Amino acid sequence: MKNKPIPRATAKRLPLYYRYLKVLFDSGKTKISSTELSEAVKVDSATIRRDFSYFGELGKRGYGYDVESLLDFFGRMLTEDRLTNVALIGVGNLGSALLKYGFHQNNNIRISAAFDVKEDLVGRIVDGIPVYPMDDMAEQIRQQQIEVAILTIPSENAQDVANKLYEAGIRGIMNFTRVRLNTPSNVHVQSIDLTNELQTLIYFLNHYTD
Ligand SMILES: NC(=O)c1ccc[n+]([C@@H]2O[C@H](COP(=O)([O-])OP(=O)(O)OC[C@H]3O[C@@H](n4cnc5c(N)ncnc54)[C@H](O)[C@@H]3O)[C@@H](O)[C@H]2O)c1
Repeated sequence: MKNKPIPRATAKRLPLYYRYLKVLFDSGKTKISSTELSEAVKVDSATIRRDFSYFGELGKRGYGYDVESLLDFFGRMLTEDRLTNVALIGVGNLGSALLKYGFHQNNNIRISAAFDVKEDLVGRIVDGIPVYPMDDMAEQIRQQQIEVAILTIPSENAQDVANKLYEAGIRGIMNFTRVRLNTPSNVHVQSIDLTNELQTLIYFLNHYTD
């Protein structure tokens, strides 16, 4: 069972499970049932049980799933062992904060190049990361074999830049803009909305703390 390849649809749900398990773990919860998880992540419990059945021993049900073991397992599956270079587009308020964050300290992920239209930013090194002009984006992405980009530019330019990212070979976009991006089916878009995240947190406070 453990060595069976995980279906694509299950793999896509892993980050979702991972995020909620992390919140549960941080709030001190040690076990969770598929029904409880189902309510929180809005995936039906039969699907959750089927997904978890791919994870061998970890997926045993009956007494509830062990939160810490699942979290550890999913974390390892999601980051794997290789280093992933990421591009960041838009070194403004949010983009600068992400450059400072330094993902590589926790994961095998690092932002290796940043891009912006502002002349006073281009050519500078911000928190150890070079900022290139947009005209160099495609070339840098190819040279550095970057497949993932973080989009932190104003919404009105998002689709245009997403098209250029796709043409340069980007396969995954973490989209912080409010735009629902149109991309070909082989480009995965993960949209992040901090308001949603806060609402999720509040949901957990109301349901899982005594
Ligand atoms: N999803 C969320 O939770 C969340 C939270 C905060 C901000 N945002 C969004 O993130 C984006 C950035 O917000 P901000 O506060 O950092 O804005 P900002 O104005 O501080 O920064 C935007 C940066 O993008 C650059 N830029 C503009 N057009 C560009 C283009 N075509 N190509 C490359 N760079 C370009 C600008 O020069 C600037 O440096 C906005 O779309 C905002 O709505 C989302």
